[in-house]
Amino acid sequence: MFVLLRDALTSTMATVNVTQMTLAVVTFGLVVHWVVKRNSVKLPHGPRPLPFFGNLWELNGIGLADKATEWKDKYGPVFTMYLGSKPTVVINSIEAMTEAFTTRGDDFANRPHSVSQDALTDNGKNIAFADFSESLKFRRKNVMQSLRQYLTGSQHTERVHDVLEIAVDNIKQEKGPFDLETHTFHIVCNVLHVLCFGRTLGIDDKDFLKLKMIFQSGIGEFGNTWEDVIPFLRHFPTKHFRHFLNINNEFLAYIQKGVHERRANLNENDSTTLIDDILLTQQKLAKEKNSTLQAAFTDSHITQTLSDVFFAGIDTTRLTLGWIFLYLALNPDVQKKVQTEIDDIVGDAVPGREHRPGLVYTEAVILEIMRLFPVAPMGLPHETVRDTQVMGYDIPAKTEVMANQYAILRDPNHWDQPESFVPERYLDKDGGKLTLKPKSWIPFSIGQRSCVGEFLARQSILYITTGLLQKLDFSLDPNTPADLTPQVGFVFRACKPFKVIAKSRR
Ligand code: HEM
Repeated sequence: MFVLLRDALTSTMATVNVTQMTLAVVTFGLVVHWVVKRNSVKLPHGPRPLPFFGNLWELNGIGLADKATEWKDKYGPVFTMYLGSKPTVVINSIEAMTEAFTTRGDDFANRPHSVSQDALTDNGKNIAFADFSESLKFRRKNVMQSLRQYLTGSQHTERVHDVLEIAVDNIKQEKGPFDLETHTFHIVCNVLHVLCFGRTLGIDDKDFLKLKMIFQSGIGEFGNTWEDVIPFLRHFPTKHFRHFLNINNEFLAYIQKGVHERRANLNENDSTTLIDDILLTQQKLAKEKNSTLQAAFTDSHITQTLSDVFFAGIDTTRLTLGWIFLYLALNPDVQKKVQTEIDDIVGDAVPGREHRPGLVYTEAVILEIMRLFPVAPMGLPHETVRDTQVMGYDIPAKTEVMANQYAILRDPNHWDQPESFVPERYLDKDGGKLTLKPKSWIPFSIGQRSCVGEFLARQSILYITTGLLQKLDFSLDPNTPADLTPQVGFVFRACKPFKVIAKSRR
């Protein structure tokens, strides 16, 4: 009996020892490999990373942009951080950002890939995660031209007005303090929906409820799945990953149905939606027998591009509106001044393009809130296409690069009183005209991968803000005090949830 027990124990210890030894050797090997690899490339200096975890552990409870800004103060305008085992070069000054994204724009214009991104975008057939190529340039240019055409016509203002009429009615039905977010989500979703599909959705409409479920499912967090950390797992997808794919497929099917309907009634002389415009381009390329560009404009490219409009447009715009209305509710004097301008310039009319030159203070307030509270403070990651340089540092091909827009928007070398709210900085001496936007005002980034929707977003935000403040006064719920401390986030820098009381003005 004792002999048996002793043998069993010895054999268990032997197994443990072999397992422990193997683990120790493998771990040691991986650490050596990591250290050799890290030292073989001379990247800009930065915080010392741990093997595998990099500097992630230092983010504990701090947003990425806030931490990167602390590191910038220590390591200068260009440094390297490790989000896991991969290095990311962080650019923190407008000089470095201009050199990288504009002067050497083509060198810095790729996107890093991840398993979930590739799966959700049919291997980069969208815009936001596609690699830089002639075909991407064509698709970007095409969407930007269509948006500009749409925004310079009267359709956009009329449609935003329809959307706002529904929203103001819904808000007026709120009894007591409420979360404005429900309404801003509905407004933004509707502005994009009517732009793409040509119809608005009521707050109880089943299509709106479906879109709400899709966008509130957390799908925006993709890029953080186990499959992204261990790519091999994509052959044995986790439940979480399959859930993302199902939700995404549901959304793509929704878009495809809309595209199908618009295609059935397409009229060359009467393009009223973004889908019409994109389909007409596809038809034109087929007529011209331009096979290269046709290959870049397949039905899957079209579906993915429209999906981008929603994914890139909804959260960014609604979170920006969140900061604007929180700031105005916290600062009733600023709100009053904006409303006085709206009353003088717009009166009871529908806010439109003709009013824009007069809404200078309103626009300056929006620019300043977007400077102080950028919702995408680190933009989207870029990847170098080839070996290149920034500010004299060598950056090898395939290095991930991020611009710390938050730090640039508060850089004391370029902004007088960078931490203060000073909308007057965008106005001329008499306060009657907007001056040229400062070079360091970059919440939409710059260069080859800058935001495709900047004009759409800026115009929509101005009309939505004006339309709501024309009809309603917003004050904070005294029982749930709020302040300007942001939520901790990796991609977005959003304000904390808050409740408002809305009073009818007219
Ligand atoms: C306040 C609202 C918005 C903000 C602050 C914002 C900001 C940004 C930023 C920082 C980027 C990354 C740029 C880079 O990588 O250098 C981006 C990319 C993009 N945005 Fe926006 N955005 C907004 C609204 C919109 C809207 C409404 C659309 C809809 C058309 C849109 C479409 C896109 C697309 C398609 C890209 C990817 C561009 C590319 O990879 O080439 N965005 N945006």
